[in-house]
Amino acid sequence: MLKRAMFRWGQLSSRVFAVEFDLRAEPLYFSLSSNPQVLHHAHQQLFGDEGKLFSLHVHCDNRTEKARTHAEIKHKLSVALSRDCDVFEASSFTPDVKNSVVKGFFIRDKSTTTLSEDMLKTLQQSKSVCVFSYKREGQYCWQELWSPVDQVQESVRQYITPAAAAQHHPSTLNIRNSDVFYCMKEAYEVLQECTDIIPESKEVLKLVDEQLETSRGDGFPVIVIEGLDATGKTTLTEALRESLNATLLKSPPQCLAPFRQRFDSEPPLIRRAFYALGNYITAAHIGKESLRAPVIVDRYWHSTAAYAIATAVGGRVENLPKPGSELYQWPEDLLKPNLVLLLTVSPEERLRRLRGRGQDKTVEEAELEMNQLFRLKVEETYKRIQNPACIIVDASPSPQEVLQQVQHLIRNEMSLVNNQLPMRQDKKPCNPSTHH
Ligand SMILES: Nc1ncnc2c1ncn2[C@@H]1O[C@H](COP(=O)(O)OP(=O)(O)O)[C@@H](O)[C@H]1O
Ligand SMILES: Nc1ccn([C@H]2C[C@H](O)[C@@H](COP(=O)(O)OP(=O)(O)O)O2)c(=O)n1
Repeated sequence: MLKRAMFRWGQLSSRVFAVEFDLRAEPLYFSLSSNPQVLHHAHQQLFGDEGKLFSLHVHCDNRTEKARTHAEIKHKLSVALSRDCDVFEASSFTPDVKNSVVKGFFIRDKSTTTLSEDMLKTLQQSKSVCVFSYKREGQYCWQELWSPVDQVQESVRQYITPAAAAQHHPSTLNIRNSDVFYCMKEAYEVLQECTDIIPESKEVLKLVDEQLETSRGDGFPVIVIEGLDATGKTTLTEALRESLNATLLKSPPQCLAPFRQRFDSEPPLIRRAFYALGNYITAAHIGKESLRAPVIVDRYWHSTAAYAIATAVGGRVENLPKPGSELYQWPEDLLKPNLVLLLTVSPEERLRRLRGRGQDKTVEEAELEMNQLFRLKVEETYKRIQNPACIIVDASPSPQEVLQQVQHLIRNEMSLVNNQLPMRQDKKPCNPSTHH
């Protein structure tokens, strides 16, 4: 109760609330005031006369517990309230202040039953969940802490006040160390915090510890191939392996395959930490293998960051962190490749290839197929990542033509005189073991 009260009175006054009312538009922003304020037209749409309105926020000091509670509530709301309720992602934040976001949901219940109230009653029993209700009164709307028995102690009304759009979309404020990790230690700590609830974390950490002893000196070139699913990465990387006599590696590495499904079902914080650690294991493999032969890598940090950012950022491409943002910077302690190529094909061609392959798609890929916005955000993020940035390759021609185009690019970029790749590097990538 103490925490709930603190959240209510200590934080609310300086906070802005954002509701992702229409994913193709700006979120609706509002703040709270003790004086009645006339609603704008846009806000009237959200706080319209129809139905009962609630918001709920998850706030808790333990980040893994908070992430899991949020994911659990999201699942429950989508399963139980899908028919008569609109459920929107909502957040409460201090404008442009990093890590200030408290995530939650906004619920518009148009049913004649008490379905949402019954569910909120159960959810509210958790000390980390805080529920508000909203009431219309003419041109005004106010918010108060919700109580299922309608006996709100200290029933102070806070009036909804339309607020200006924030410079940085709220979903970008908490990305660092929640969705994307910029050094190994941060991702490692997330899995350390989960060892009780996810026993597999221990095994993953052990694999990380075992791999990181390897160092990398000057070696053969390291070339990463990136792109959305079905853009032709497997086809191209296999062909490059043959033609360059190279070693082919992947991130996440094969040794993490038995754990992938488990971590894919976890909320972003844990799932993304798992993929981040996968890159460090692959980096150790690259270090070893590049002493012997050129190395081709199928997905690496660009994928980890691009999928994580595109999932974390709600709505439109415009909501992504601005180009040049520090969120697009390569982790300081992760081995850098010499070249990163991004395969791109038109959405139509990609769908044709996905269907042709006839494989089961991961949930994320199925979502991607339906969700044009998400696909655009992944691709745009790939392109914004810096140091190393990726070179875009049109992967729509035939496999043979794509291979030739890429061989040509590699030769040019790496200043090679002929097709053989034995060469020494100019750049010295950083060595993961020195930062361990
Ligand atoms: N250049 C290409 N032209 C036409 N089809 C392609 C080409 N490259 C790959 N494909 C086909 O598209 C599908 C996806 O390719 P794949 O290499 O598995 O992509 P990814 O590894 O990026 O998911 C496969 O069925 C593959 O045979
Ligand atoms: N290096 C990597 C590789 C994949 N990921 C994540 C990003 C997405 O959630 C999925 C995409 O993987 P998926 O299995 O669809 O990829 P493939 O095309 O099968 O190689 O994995 C990552 O975070 N980091």
